[in-house]
Amino acid sequence: MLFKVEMTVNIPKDLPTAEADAIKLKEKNYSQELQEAGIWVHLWRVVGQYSNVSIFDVRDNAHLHEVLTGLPLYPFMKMNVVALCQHPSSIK
Ligand SMILES: O=C(O)CC1=CCC(=O)O1
Repeated sequence: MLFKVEMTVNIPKDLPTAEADAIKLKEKNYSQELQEAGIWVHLWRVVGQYSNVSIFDVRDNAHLHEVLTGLPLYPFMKMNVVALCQHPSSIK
């Protein structure tokens, strides 16, 4: 199942920089493992914002929930999730 997820990150200003950097590194490693596994299919930066638009290919809603709540930056994110299906005019 495919989902579009927009994630907006808001790290509190009083979080020490070293702590924030450590969480961002964990986030990078976590996302790259999921990309290598073919679960995190697209990851795009939204220009001018600390946001991304991502496409996930997961088994079901529960799997997406597990993936998203496992994000190290999850406590600092707002998310918007949209379920996708095949467009009738798509040639793929
Ligand atoms: O920077 C972001 O948009 C949050 C994020 C998702 C995967 C990653 O490495 O950072």
